[in-house]
Amino acid sequence: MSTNTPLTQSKNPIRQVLGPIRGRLIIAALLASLGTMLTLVPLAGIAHIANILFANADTTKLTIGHIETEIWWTVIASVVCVFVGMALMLAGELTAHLADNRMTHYLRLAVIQRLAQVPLGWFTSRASGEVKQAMQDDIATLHSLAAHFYTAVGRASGALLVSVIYLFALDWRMAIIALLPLPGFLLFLRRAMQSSDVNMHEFVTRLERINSTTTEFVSGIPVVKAFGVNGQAHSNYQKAVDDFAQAFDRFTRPLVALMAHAHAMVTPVTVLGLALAVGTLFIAIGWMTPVEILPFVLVAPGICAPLLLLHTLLHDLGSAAGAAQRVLALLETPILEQPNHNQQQLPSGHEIRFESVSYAYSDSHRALSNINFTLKPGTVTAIVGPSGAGKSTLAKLLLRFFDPTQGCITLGGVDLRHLETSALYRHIGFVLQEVRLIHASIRDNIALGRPSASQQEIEDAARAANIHERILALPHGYSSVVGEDVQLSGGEQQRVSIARAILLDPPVLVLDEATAATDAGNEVAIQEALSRFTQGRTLLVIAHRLDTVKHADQILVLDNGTIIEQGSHQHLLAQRGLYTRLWTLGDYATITEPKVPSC
Ligand SMILES: Nc1ncnc2c1ncn2[C@@H]1O[C@H](COP(=O)(O)OP(=O)(O)OP(=O)(O)O)[C@@H](O)[C@H]1O
Repeated sequence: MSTNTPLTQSKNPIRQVLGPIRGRLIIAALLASLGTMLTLVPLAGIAHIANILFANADTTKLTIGHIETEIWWTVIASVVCVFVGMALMLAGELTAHLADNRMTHYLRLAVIQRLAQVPLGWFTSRASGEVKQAMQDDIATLHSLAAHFYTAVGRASGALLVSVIYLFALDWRMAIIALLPLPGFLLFLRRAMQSSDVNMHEFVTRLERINSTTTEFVSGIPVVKAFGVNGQAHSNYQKAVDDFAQAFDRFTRPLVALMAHAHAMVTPVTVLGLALAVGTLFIAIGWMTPVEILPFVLVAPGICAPLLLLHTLLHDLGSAAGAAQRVLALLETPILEQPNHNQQQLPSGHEIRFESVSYAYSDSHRALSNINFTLKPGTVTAIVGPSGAGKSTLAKLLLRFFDPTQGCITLGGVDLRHLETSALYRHIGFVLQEVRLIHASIRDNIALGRPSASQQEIEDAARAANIHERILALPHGYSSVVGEDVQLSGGEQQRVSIARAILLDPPVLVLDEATAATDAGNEVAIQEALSRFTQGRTLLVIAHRLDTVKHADQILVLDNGTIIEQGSHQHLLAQRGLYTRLWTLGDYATITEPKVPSC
């Protein structure tokens, strides 16, 4: 199965996911079914031997020698059937597991391939939760479905089918009696399903609520501990737990009662008792002999196990459908438009232009409207504005975390949509507020964008980012694994991410509140590193502190998604608009030197 193979266009999510391996699964189910039928042959064998011994004892049809021979042949046939049956069941399980392995391998690769093409802006914390759920939990659920469901259905239906055929072949009247509990079982099962359907919605809603409040509660524990009070998160959690307990009670009470009745109908004691009672009656009225009753006593009670198994499997099918739905949703995540070979263009120069750019996260709310500006090569542009004005969104558009809803952004005259992502990141580097280091050595983390970099180049980048000495002091130096050998502070992580950007040596750099996660010492180290690195590059800085950018070539003042003022620091102060108000509010008058020397 190639990862490029499209999944079949079917509305049923399970069918869609299992489509490519359905043939194999059906073969597995048939093998399991046939195998199970054969393993039940010894029961018929026992009944047959009893029949030979007792039914023929009063007749002279068979000699002792014949009886012995027939018993031996019955034993041999039973043993052979058991072994062949087990071999077939094993082959069925193997086929199902190999098919499952193929499917999960395909799904994992397909999800990763898809995620490699989705916009970076999609990777929010909600999305990473979804990926974890789909990649681990849901694929594990689908594994159970593919590897076990079909063979289990095969085993259950094989056992049922062979038992029913065998019993009817022996005596249709006794067969009907032995199967009488079945309609009762189905009736109670149906009522149980109906009752669970009625309460399912409430149950699931309360379960989801408890999950979300648990996250809220756990993340709020430090606050609760620090202030010694039980806050809103605690009472929300308490309420969610109480509500869930009530919903659980309402959901399970009728279900448990009805399922207990359903199980009681087909439990071996019920079926055996019924077969014995009616069998005794049949013997008394001369319809059957005790030996003829024996197969019913041996086989009929065994019908309950496959029935209960089938019921459990049908229940599992519900959660598998949800899992398949989520995996498919992930595989259908919208991807970032990539230029085809003919569309690819090479930028001439590094000038960046925002032309009538608008962006909306949702239909109801526009984060940016009609943004126009130019980043001239080698200049510093700062974006300032109140919280929520759209500063980060603007920077993310330049990095193609997502594409503008309207308008376009060009680099060297080429629309970013016509540039290959790798080409884009060769031209534009970024150091964002939220630093992501991977679980790998510091060396690999720095060389993430350029794995071919030499040790000398990596060290030079680390030196320029003021993190080289700190790395050397680690037990394994550059080989120290992040999160395992070393826990880096926020500021240190930021310097590693600066080293990463330095190694790529991009002509354009986007900085988003690069010093937000640091203490004073780290801040100085970061500012020094940045000032060296940003010399001569085109810089787009997003800053909350206006004093860090007052020497910028141009400052864009964003408010409510639009640029309302634009110009140099002095020019904007003279306008006495929002910038002046923000400057006054920041009380920067006493600070004379900028924090980012390059600005
Ligand atoms: N992933 C998202 N989904 C939906 N809306 C978002 C998302 N990210 C930001 N927004 C909204 O878009 C608007 C602009 O947000 P943005 O983060 O760009 O502002 P900002 O100026 O960088 O704010 P801050 O200075 O507080 O970081 C806000 O109204 C915000 O609520």
